Amino acid sequence: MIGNNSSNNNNNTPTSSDSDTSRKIPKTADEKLMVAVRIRPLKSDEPQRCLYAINKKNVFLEDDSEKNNALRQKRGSDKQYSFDVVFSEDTTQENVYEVTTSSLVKDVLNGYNATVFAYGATGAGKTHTMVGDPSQPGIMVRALNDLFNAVKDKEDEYSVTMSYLELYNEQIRDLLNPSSGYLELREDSRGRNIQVAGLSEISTTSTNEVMLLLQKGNKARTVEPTAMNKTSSRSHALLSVTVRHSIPIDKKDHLRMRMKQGRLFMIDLAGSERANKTKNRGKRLQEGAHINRSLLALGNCINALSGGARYVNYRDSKLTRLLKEALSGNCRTVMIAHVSPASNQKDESRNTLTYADRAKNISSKAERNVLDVSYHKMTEDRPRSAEINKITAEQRSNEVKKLREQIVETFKMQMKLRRKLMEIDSHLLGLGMEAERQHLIISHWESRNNKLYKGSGLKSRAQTQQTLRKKQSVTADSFKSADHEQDSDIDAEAEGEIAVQQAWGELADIEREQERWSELRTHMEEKLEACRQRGVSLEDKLPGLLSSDDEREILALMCRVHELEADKMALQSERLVRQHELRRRDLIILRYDRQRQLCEEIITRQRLLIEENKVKLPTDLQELYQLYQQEIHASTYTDFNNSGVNSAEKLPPISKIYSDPMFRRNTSEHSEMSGSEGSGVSPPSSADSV
Ligand SMILES: Nc1ncnc2c1ncn2[C@@H]1O[C@H](COP(=O)(O)OP(=O)(O)OP(=O)(O)O)[C@@H](O)[C@H]1O
Repeated sequence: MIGNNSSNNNNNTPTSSDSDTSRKIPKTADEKLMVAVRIRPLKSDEPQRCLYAINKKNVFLEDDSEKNNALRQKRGSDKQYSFDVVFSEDTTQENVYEVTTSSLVKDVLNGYNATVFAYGATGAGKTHTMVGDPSQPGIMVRALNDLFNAVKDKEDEYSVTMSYLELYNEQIRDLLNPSSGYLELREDSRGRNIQVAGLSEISTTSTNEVMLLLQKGNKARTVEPTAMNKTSSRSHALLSVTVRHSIPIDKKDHLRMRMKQGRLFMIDLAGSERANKTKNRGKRLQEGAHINRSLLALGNCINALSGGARYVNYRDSKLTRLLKEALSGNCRTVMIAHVSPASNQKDESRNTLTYADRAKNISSKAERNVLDVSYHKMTEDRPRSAEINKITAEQRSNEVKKLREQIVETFKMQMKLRRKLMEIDSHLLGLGMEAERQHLIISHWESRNNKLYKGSGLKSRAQTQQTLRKKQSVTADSFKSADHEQDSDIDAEAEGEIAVQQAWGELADIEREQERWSELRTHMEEKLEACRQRGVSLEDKLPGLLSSDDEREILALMCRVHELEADKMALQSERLVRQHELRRRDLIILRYDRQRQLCEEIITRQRLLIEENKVKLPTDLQELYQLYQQEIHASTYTDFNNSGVNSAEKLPPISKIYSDPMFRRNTSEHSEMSGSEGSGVSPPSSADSV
């Protein structure tokens, strides 16, 4: 077992002489994720330290804010964290590799999957640990070296392939072939076997060649300076090495091979920085949002897994989809959390330690070694085929037929559930739009009543209902007062209140609906997962009954059809989401348009006042008006070209202000409203005044 009890590790780890790894693993064995913490050295320009390695398992984080707190001593343990291993700043690269990764390399050679990932804030030392430099090579280089040494002179038995990808702003790029553009993440209909379509898999067993490839890949990584780190890796980098081991089952029969496949993932995550600390602006801030989005999704998965949740959502980011196997599946996983000892990095360090502390509770299941099991099944079933041959061909074909029908049924059910999920998503998106529309109505009426509307999305359902109750009583009062005054019509204010109350009522209904549909969605997702699992176990039974390669090929084709159907459904669902997004944006544009119209009206009226009263404008305001006028001309020109409609009418250029009929209408309305005698003011030369 990797993790809290390293001695168990040795007991469970099969030796290279194991002929069938999957049989050696106890079915119930859950393996704890190993969590290590590495503290990087304090730099000369950094203020004093706040973090210490107490011993090989404990870290102490000093908290100034509580220095004078009498309770500090009592609560001292709050700031002490325990991990499987703590590396102090003087730990060598070699030592880090030996403790965290060298045993994983052995596991991979035995057909296990393993992952080691570096987590931590910007500049905390992740890239140093994972990649390092030529004088102090990191884990990636050392692991590859060890793998190659182990398979040296056994090229006929082993094949080693590697791929290196970057996840930047939720886009995947091939670091070994950066010009290939963005790549797609695919998974099979069973939600397993996550694959990156078109990613180069380079086959090599030459250490030199691989070093060159790694260097090339690292150069292609998106690296930019932030205020915290001069060469900050802006992306997550995933190096994957697959080792396939094939040996003949029977020394005399080289056509029947037993195959084992192990895969080692080595991941250098991007920094989990906070925007204000890194002084990120614009593009950098957007990157931060993406990095944080995927790290947030990773955090959510870690929370769910460490709390033993039945359902874990890996779909929120590509990072979590890629790490799904490492976190809960067939994988031995090591997390190396990186912290800086500097006191100005205390918040980041605390966050990292909390994150790592939660990760300690995560378990993965070695029994679900998919590739190894499936190879093992194929090979194991062949000896059993003698037994199978004993049952008549008819019986066997009936059994296959039955199983196939069950698989097809499960698949149909999956499709049905997926379609239902898609419908639910669509309905939820529709509800979201409808809620936004109601907020718009409310804001419209509230602004007419000179009230400032506090915006949508900020209220919880309980708050909405509270507001609704308030509105209902206000409306009742309005009615009463309207009756009291014996008005034949309800006055405008009461009318507004009714509209607002109705909108609040609608909103409350919508939120109730949203809650109900979200619950339904969770239920449907759970059902889909159960159905998937059923399909998986049925499909796993099939190879044992198939006796010929043709039959196997038919099975593979059948599964492929299922996968393609699932892909198609996923694409449809994506299209649906995009359509909704477009509609939502249309709504936003409408809203902006309304704001723009209001601004135009305000400016036009203000201009009228300025000109009527011959107000001398400060130079900077004059310049602003000029700029504004130029903008209006420019946009009028583009609008005209795009739509063929001259929108100059909407807001006349300043020099034409008084000759414009629309403006005259506004002017007279304005004058009537203010009780003056029409628009009898003689127009000054507006171009001069602005
Ligand atoms: N253990 C260490 N020993 C010596 N130097 C280190 C160590 N850890 C980090 N450094 C140095 O600190 C600097 C920042 O480290 P590094 O680039 O590895 O951080 P990072 O966590 O990968 O940051 P980012 O997320 O921004 O990429 C580098 O100059 C690196 O060489």
